[in-house]
Amino acid sequence: MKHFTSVHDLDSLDEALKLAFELKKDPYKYQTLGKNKTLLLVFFNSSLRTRLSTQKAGLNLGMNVIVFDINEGGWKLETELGVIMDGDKPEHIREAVPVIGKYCDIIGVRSFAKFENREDDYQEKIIQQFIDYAGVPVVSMEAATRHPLQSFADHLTIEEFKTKERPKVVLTWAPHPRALPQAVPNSFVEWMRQTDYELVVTHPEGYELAPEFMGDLKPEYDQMKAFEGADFIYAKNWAAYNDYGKILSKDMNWTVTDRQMAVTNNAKFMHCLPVRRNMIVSDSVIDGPNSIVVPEAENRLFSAQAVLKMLLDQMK
Ligand SMILES: CCC[C@H](NC(=O)CCC(=O)O)C(=O)O
Ligand SMILES: NC(=O)OP(=O)(O)O
Repeated sequence: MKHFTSVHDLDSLDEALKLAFELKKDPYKYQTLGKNKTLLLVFFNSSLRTRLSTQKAGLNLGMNVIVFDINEGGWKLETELGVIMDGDKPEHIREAVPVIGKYCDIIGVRSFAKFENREDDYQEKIIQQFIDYAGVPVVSMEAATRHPLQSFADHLTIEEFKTKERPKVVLTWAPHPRALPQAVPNSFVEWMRQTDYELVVTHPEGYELAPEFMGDLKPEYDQMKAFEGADFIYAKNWAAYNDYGKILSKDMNWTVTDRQMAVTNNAKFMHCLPVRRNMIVSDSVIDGPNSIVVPEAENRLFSAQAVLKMLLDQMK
C-alpha cells in the first residue's frame, strides 16, 4: 500500500480488519514501530474526530506528530498551474507540498470538495498533488470524494455490533441547512460494496451519487420501504452530484425519527459526526439505546492506527 485514499488501496480488507481489531485489544503493541518517524497532519478544513484520532494513532505507534492547520498557519496556496501569482496567494502548492514532505515520513491530508467545479473535485486535484509531489505516503483524512478512514471505522463498527452474518445496512440521506460533500456517502457505499452486507441507499430523487461509487446499486426513493427490516441505519446529508453542489430538498420528513426506526429490525443508528440534531436525526434516536455514534467515533482511532501501522511496516 503506497497511499491510503480508498478501500482499493488496501492489499487485503480482511487483514486490515484483523489488524484494527488486534490494535483495539492492545493499542500499544507496536509502540516503538514509529520511533523517529514523523506524521504530519495537514488540515484545509475543520475537524474533531479525525484530528484527535489520527494524532493519537500516530502517538500510539511511537511517532512524532505535527498538526498543521494550513489556512491558519501557512501561506494561502495557489493550486492552479499557469496562474500569474499577483493576487492574494503568496505560495504555490507545487512548492509547499514537496517542502512539507521533507519534514515528515507520512502525511495526512484533509481537503473537502470545494463545489466550484465537479471535475476538479472528482479528479481529487488537491490530494493528488500531495500524492504526486510530497515524496512520502499520503493518507486521506477526507478528500473531495472519499473519507476512507471513516468508512474503515464504520466497517469495524458494523462487524462489532452485527447480530447476523449478512446485516441489512441502509444509507439514508437526511436534510441539512448547508451543502455538504458527497465524500462520506461515496466512501461508505464504495466500502460497503466490498462486503457481503445487504446494502440499500435511500434518498430523494436528484440526490443520486456518482455512478463510479454506486456501481449497479439502484437507490430506493421510498425511505420507509428502505428502512423495513434494517439492522443498521447510517444517516448523512450530502448535496446533489448531478446538479453539482445544490441543495434540492430540506424535507424534514427525511429526518430519522422513531417513526422510521420502528419499521427496522431494532436497527443500530450510525452517523460519522458532527451531526445536526433534529435535522439529520431526532434527539430521541441519537440519545436512544440503539445509537452507536460514540463507539463508531472511537473506532476512528483503530482504523487510523491500522493504516499507519501498515505504512510504517513498509519503511522497516
Ligand atoms: C465527517 C464529516 C465532515 C463534513 N461535515 C461537515 O462539513 C458538517 C458541517 C456542518 O454541519 O455545518 C462532511 O459532511 O463531509
Ligand atoms: N467523522 C469525522 O471525520 O469527524 P471530524 O470531521 O470531526 O474529523
